[in-house]
Amino acid sequence: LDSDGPGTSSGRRVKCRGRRQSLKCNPDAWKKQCKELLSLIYEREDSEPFRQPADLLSYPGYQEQEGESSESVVPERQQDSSLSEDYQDVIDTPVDFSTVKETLEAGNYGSPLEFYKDVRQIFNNSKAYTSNKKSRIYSMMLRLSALFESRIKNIISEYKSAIQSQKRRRPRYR
Ligand SMILES: O=C(NCC1CC1)N1CCN(C(=O)c2ccc(Cl)o2)CC1
Repeated sequence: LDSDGPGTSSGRRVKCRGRRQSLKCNPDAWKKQCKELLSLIYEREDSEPFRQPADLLSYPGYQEQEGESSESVVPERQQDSSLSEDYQDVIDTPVDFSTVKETLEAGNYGSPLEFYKDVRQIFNNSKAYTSNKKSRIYSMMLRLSALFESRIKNIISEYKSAIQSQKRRRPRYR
């Protein structure tokens, strides 16, 4: 954890004195931070294939955009675009960003770790489904996953330290 300037030389945590409103101490700050991260993800074109549940209609659009490799002419996974049976066979827990967004906005995540688990499932599904590491969607997923991981780790560490400082502080009698 980065030191917070004076008062931390003794090693005691003085980060969360006074009002809980300051970002570092507020155990609920993660909700707004995750909403902002989700908006950033939606702004990226790379998130387009992952904003809605994978289905038959939208999939053919991606076939002609497959990687430059010669087999890109043949749809990556099957002759026709019967994604739905194939996708459901391969992917046990389909999830996309629209369901993550709904869950977050409904207040149904108890912590950023639950949010992280769902978003990572989106990326893992894409890894599991792709049979060609050069495919367009796979490379979109890799870029998006790198962006997500770089941003979520601070949200989670701030949340964990806010929880820790909450435990260590003297109980306040109302
Ligand atoms: O139909 C989809 N999304 C819904 C459309 C409306 C935005 N897909 C995204 C998830 N998929 C993959 O992650 C994947 C990995 C390699 C290949 Cl190819 O596809 C499958 C296709």
